[in-house]
Amino acid sequence: MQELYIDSVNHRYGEREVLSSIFLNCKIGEVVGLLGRNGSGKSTLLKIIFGDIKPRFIHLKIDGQFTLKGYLSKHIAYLPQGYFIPHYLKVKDLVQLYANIYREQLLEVNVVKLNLNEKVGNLSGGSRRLIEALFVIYSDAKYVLLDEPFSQLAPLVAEELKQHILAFKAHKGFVVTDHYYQQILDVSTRIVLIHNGCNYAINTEDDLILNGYLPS
Ligand SMILES: Nc1ncnc2c1ncn2[C@@H]1O[C@H](COP(=O)(O)OP(=O)(O)OP(=O)(O)O)[C@@H](O)[C@H]1O
Repeated sequence: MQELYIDSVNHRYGEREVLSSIFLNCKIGEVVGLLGRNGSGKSTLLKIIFGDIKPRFIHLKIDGQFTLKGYLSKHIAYLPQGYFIPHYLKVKDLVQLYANIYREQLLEVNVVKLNLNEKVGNLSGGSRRLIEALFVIYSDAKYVLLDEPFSQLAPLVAEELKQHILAFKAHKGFVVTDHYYQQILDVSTRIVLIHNGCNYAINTEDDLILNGYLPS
């Protein structure tokens, strides 16, 4: 079974329980959109899956194999909320570093092709964000976690990013969270809402109102 599977996630920061009993799964071919109010624990959940945060409890399986930290499996790539690539690295060096199976395809993407000799820190905020997202998407990993990939992107660039995600959908599973929820609704095959530490399946936009994510 080609699946990222997380069950019974429980996490506290000090006395505060942020995630109480989360279940999430993502198969190859799926784009799971993760929505939730500010502070509901979306970033925490992605960090737990990748292995940046050790929760009180997690049951994590990747393709049926039990693991404690996602990154150890080498099947998970993760775009954190902030910049994560050191500003002094050049785009061409990053292509060597991140891309292997999909290197040729990545070199054909305009923002990469046109900036090969640039340092990442010299790119505009939006181009830097797009390039970081692309390195994660075009990595060898089967499962891709994207935390707010659309923030800082102009509408046309956000559209381009969605096309990259959709182009890889047949080969990978995505978990994507963002407050540009329309982008998430557009690109996702299904939506999960994190609310009060638990997960809820969302079937219609009305469910987002009923669960207090969108105003009525
Ligand atoms: N290192 C930390 N120590 C203590 N509390 C933290 C820490 N990191 C996050 N929190 C708290 O945990 C809660 C969940 O944070 P998290 O960043 O996961 O939420 P989020 O859903 O991603 O929010 P947003 O949509 O605003 O980015 C918040 O109340 C936050 O203040």
